[in-house]
Amino acid sequence: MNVPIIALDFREFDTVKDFLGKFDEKLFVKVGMELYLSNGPKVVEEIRQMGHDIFLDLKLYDIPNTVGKSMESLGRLDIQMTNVHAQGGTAMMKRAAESFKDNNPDGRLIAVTQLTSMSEEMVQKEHQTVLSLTDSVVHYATLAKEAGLDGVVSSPLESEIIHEKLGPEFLTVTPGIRLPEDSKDDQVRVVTPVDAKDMKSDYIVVGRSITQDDNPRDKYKRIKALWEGTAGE
Ligand SMILES: O=C(O)c1cc(=O)[nH]c(=O)n1[C@@H]1O[C@H](COP(=O)(O)O)[C@@H](O)[C@H]1O
Repeated sequence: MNVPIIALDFREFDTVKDFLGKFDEKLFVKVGMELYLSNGPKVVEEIRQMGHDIFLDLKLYDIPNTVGKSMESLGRLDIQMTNVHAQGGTAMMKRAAESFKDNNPDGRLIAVTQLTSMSEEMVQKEHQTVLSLTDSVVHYATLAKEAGLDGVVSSPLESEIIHEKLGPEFLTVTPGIRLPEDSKDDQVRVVTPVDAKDMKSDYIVVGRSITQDDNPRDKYKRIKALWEGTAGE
């Protein structure tokens, strides 16, 4: 079972060091725009030296040439996973996959479908689509698979249908995870770790529910046990 991915949405590397110092196990962490843009690639090297796996979440979205060239650079970093926006289109995703895999054959490249901060109404109105949110997610997931990517970012709410249509090996990496007592913050499609497991997500991504807790390690362990189905054993 894949461990929960912790979103390190901090600006300062010192804060990251303090946070990671509370854990004594190997973690899978997500380095996002806030941390990477403030600290550069050295943040990746330092976290790798601490022994943790990294999902570098920069959500690239540009013309194929620009994304392809950028993915060559990301492919040279020692990371386990990275992403693009599926809305950049098939040609962009193909170039991204070729460039990333040439440099990092074992790394996973996934595509964001519809952000978990978007509702059905927001997607239909703002993207001017007649598709339901689920159909839209499945549409972008299909393009991502055809372009040679390893999976997608979606809500757990769409994990089951993605696996049904695109197979069990095609990864669903799912943020928007909250315990019932947590604040939803800016997330709209919110799911608990237990429901995410039932919905067949491959990975859950958890940020503020852990990072803003008074005792992040205990919260991580609780979420991990709920996700793995071992809570209460
Ligand atoms: O690509 C992502 O990781 C992502 C996609 C998405 O649709 N929704 C989403 O929340 N994320 C990221 O997942 C993390 C969720 O953080 P929390 O809402 O604090 O748990 C953030 O770092 C987001 O950038």
